[in-house]
Amino acid sequence: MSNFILGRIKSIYFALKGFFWLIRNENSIITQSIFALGFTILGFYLEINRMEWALQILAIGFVLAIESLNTAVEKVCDFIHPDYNGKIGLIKDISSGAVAFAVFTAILIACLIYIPYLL
Ligand SMILES: Nc1ncnc2c1ncn2[C@@H]1O[C@H](COP(=O)(O)OP(=O)(O)OP(=O)(O)O)[C@@H](O)[C@H]1O
Repeated sequence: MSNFILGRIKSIYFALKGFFWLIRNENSIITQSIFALGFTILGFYLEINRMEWALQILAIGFVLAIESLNTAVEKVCDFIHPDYNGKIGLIKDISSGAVAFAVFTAILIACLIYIPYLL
């Protein structure tokens, strides 16, 4: 049982290690985090409601999580095949496509939340 708890604590430590690495080193995560901060300030300024906060937090987390997985895919690609390769290029494009899905979703959510406040 104590091994189980120790294993879980170690997993949390490794996850936090990855979390802080992404925030310190990955430009796409830093950029998305700046957008997230901007929308958080806008949310407080326009006093969006509880449900709108929930949707906004979900959209921000969704984009950052998919962006993080995209970074992991890019790192694996660069590790297993550092040279130019058509298949690696397609894998990276598909992984970036996943980010695009998440970002389009977040843009739609932002429109649904903020357009009524602007009108
Ligand atoms: N080894 C490769 N072989 C073929 N095409 C590649 C290769 N590396 C990158 N590409 C092409 O360049 C695009 C950008 O790849 P890259 O790894 O630079 O990602 P990025 O989105 O610019 O990420 P970051 O800014 O985080 O480095 C890929 O989507 C792919 O089309």
